Amino acid sequence: MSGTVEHHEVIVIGAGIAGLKCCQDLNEKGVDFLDIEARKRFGGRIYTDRTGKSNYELGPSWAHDTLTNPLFDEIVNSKDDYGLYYDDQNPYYFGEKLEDSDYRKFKVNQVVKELKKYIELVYYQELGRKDVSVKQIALDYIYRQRKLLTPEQIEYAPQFLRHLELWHGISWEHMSSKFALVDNVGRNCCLRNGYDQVINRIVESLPAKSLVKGVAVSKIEHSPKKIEVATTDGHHYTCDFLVVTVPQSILQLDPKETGGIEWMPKLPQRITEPLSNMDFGKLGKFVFEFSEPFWKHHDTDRFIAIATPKPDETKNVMESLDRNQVPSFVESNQKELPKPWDFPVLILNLYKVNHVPSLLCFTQGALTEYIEKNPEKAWSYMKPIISRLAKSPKDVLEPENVVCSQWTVNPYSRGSYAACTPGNDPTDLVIQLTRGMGNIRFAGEHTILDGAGAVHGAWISGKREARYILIKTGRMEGEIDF
Ligand SMILES: Cc1cc2nc3c(=O)[nH]c(=O)nc-3n(C[C@H](O)[C@H](O)[C@H](O)COP(=O)(O)OP(=O)(O)OC[C@H]3O[C@@H](n4cnc5c(N)ncnc54)[C@H](O)[C@@H]3O)c2cc1C
Repeated sequence: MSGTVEHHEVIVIGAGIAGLKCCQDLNEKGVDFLDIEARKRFGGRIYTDRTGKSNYELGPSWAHDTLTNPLFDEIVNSKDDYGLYYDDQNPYYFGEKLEDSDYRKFKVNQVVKELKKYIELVYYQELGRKDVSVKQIALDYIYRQRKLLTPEQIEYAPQFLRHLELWHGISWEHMSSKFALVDNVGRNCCLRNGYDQVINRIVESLPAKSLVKGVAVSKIEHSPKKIEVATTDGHHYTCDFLVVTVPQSILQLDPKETGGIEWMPKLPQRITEPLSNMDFGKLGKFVFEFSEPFWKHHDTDRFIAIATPKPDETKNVMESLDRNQVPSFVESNQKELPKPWDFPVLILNLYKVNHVPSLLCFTQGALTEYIEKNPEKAWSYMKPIISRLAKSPKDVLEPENVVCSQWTVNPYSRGSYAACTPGNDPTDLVIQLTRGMGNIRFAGEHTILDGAGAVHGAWISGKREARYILIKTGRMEGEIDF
């Protein structure tokens, strides 16, 4: 590297929650640092849209694991009003033709509960068991319980299980069943006044000169003696410690792509191998703002639109069961344009939560990609689904404003967060990234198991790496326990 070189004790790449938390802890101990962020704003995957009638979360909505979430504890004890709200009333389920009361009559939720227990049990009882997709394991369960299930339960319980797609952002056909179940430690709490407040508080506490935005890191050259960083605006930096907090999708990216980073020498195989064994989800969020709430159930926090079972698939399943065979599935053609009712959709009723006549829809994988690429099609896709919530079709209003997430099309995220397809195991990658490469450290939601994929996990990982540096430089007492 040539030209003027600026030196900092620590360089942090990325100013999402992991990078910013790391900077906050370093700053408190007087460490000289520079945080380089590619986007023109701070916060990364935390993004609160404030262009409409209310604040809308296009990234995270909830604090998870609230019994063991140290960031949440800080939020609860802060002077700021985050508008904490538990939107965890039972959701209202509805389908193309069926209502919540129908699914209740069929006792679908009871079967889904058992199906989840079945998934837990099979991997617990047989540790080396081959990981299969969520869709396949649902069919295995149906086969096992075939004499005890009604036709409606066989048809709809697997579709209910697909709500997991709206956690992981990938299709159930491609989702690891071993890592699919979500067992939150404590209730999930919504930050009604905006997650961006968490980011703003940290940014306000840091010296402005130590935060650079709108500039991407393009190259990292390293040897045991020297770490050098080059950016897209032609600047060169050296540092004693480097903390890399870019998303897993960016670490996996070809360096020639926008956002990609060239490593010299290349990342070691112990990191690249587990990296290539991980997937990245595509959770999307779409807000529809109306002049008034035309939907029924004003008092319900959440609606879940259940995908319509495909008649030929149901027929195949029934025929396999008649033949006493485990049903198997044919992968659906992702190239077809998504049709309403092909996918489950989670809808937050912001009239209940934030007192605005708006609905916030969550989508997964192929559907997210499609709508994020074609935001003008968001309403035409959702209209038939949302219309089912109206008292009568003539009550349905056109939205006054539509706000769409852009996670899959943004070069610095390229999706939502780390996800597992069958056979993936996040443990190895987490171990290798936590171990780091000497003074090159890694933080972010993909570098931690407790809080993996979540805001608080990313926050804890940023804290972990600041602590590492503070101990290594003699500013903090303690043992490095990883
Ligand atoms: C739609 C959606 C919903 C979610 N819902 C929840 C939820 O309800 N609760 C929850 O806890 N979590 C949720 N999450 C996950 C949560 O948002 C993330 O886990 C967390 O914000 C990740 O923080 P991070 O610091 O690891 O990464 P990021 O926030 O992505 O920060 C990394 C930063 O690196 C920057 N960067 C990338 N490449 C470069 C480069 N070459 N040079 C410089 N900078 C670069 C990026 O621009 C980014 O700002 C959700 C995420 C999404 C997308």
